[in-house]
Amino acid sequence: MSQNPNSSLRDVVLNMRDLTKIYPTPKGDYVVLEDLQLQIMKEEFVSIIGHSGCGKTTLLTMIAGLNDISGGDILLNEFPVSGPGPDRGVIFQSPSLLPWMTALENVLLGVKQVFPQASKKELKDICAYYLDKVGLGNAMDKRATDLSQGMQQRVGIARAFALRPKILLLDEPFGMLDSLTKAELQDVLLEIWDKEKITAIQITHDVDEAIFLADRVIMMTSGPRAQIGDILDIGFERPRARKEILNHPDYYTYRKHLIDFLEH
Ligand SMILES: Nc1ncnc2c1ncn2[C@@H]1O[C@H](COP(=O)(O)OP(=O)(O)OP(=O)(O)O)[C@@H](O)[C@H]1O
Repeated sequence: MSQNPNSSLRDVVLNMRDLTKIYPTPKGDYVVLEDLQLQIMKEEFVSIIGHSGCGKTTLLTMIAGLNDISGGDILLNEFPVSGPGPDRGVIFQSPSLLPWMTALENVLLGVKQVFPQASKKELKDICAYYLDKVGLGNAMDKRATDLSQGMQQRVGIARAFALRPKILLLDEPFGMLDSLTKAELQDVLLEIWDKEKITAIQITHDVDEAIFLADRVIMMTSGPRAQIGDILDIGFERPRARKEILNHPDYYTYRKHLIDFLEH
């Protein structure tokens, strides 16, 4: 197991210490995570992989402050996470847009709350900038119901970025998209992540996506009582070009490492 070699303790933005999550169920307590230790560095991109049901979403929602912590703690810049905040943006697999509102109005909704002092024009400019970035420059005024699934997910990404979070939490954001849209949005995500210098934590079931996006791939053991099983450093330079990475000899070493972990 390794931490990013270029990082020092000073750079830790999220520190999970003995993190435990227990869900009460009719059959008794279910211990999903037990004494999990993980540090995430500032401006890092990490992917989290693990078998279905091991507790990836549970971990992400606890970082988001949307799910209570049963034991241990999560320090965010050295302060314990006790609830949600604008410093953390979340992108889920399905963006849950308000169907009667336009793409722009959906993005504006959250931005207004985070920047109450900004003028109407400033708010609109922020939203339009990110909608343009995700390729919806000409579709901002379409109602959410008139957008394809891929376009709705683009709105979800624009909405999360427009809130200007320091940490972006992504729960399989491209899981339901076709492979072309997926590749395009991965590129958009990397571009904005790089430009905004934020920290990104992404859950994925897709080994290739994890390798393409991440600085480190965090592998979770199967539950119950899941923990971090292994961490793989991905050494590709940035910016990353998909073709070059696919042709890189290390690519297959990384891929084998992850698949071996998942198969055992
Ligand atoms: N509110 C809840 N009450 C009881 N059990 C829960 C609750 N939420 C999740 N679980 C259980 O906790 C375990 C972890 O769920 P979680 O959604 O975090 O896993 P996951 O790794 O994200 O799964 P997937 O990859 O399928 O999305 C599962 O067994 C799930 O059934």
